[in-house]
Amino acid sequence: MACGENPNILEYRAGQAARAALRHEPNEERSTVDFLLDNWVLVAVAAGSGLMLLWPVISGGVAAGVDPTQAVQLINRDKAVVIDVCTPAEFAAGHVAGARNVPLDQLAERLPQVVKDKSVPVVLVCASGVRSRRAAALAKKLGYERAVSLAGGMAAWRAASLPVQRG
Ligand SMILES: O=S(=O)([O-])[S-]
Repeated sequence: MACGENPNILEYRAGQAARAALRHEPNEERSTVDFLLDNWVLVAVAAGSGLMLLWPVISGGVAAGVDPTQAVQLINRDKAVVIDVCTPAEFAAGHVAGARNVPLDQLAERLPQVVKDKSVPVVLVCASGVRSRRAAALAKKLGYERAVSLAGGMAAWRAASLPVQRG
């Protein structure tokens, strides 16, 4: 640190901080910016974590999930169509009564054939809610604005003691 007769502002501030540290005084000049610069790794990790948590909301890529009670309301009140995106074998083992089976890998191609009116609410269902979230996001991209995923899938549906149809 050069301390000539005319130190520049950085040298002046550095000198102030050093003198404050030697005197064990709180450094009045240390600002939030200094803290952020000194701890940039922590700040980056915190910002990254926050962004990852908010990403689904920011990107709009993940459709909202509904619980079984909300799904029943959509089905009964708003005449929602239930699309089960499981494999045919999973579907045969048990599905929401009245659901149509469109496996996830066929959804983009078949959903417009199965649900022609894109304004109708569509409840997407799978075994435990992972595929149905992806399916709901895809359905939204296809123009089904009211597509939702059944959070927790058939597991949540069964846990709520709601009727399961086989075959
Ligand atoms: O059905 S699942 O994709 O949630 S395992």
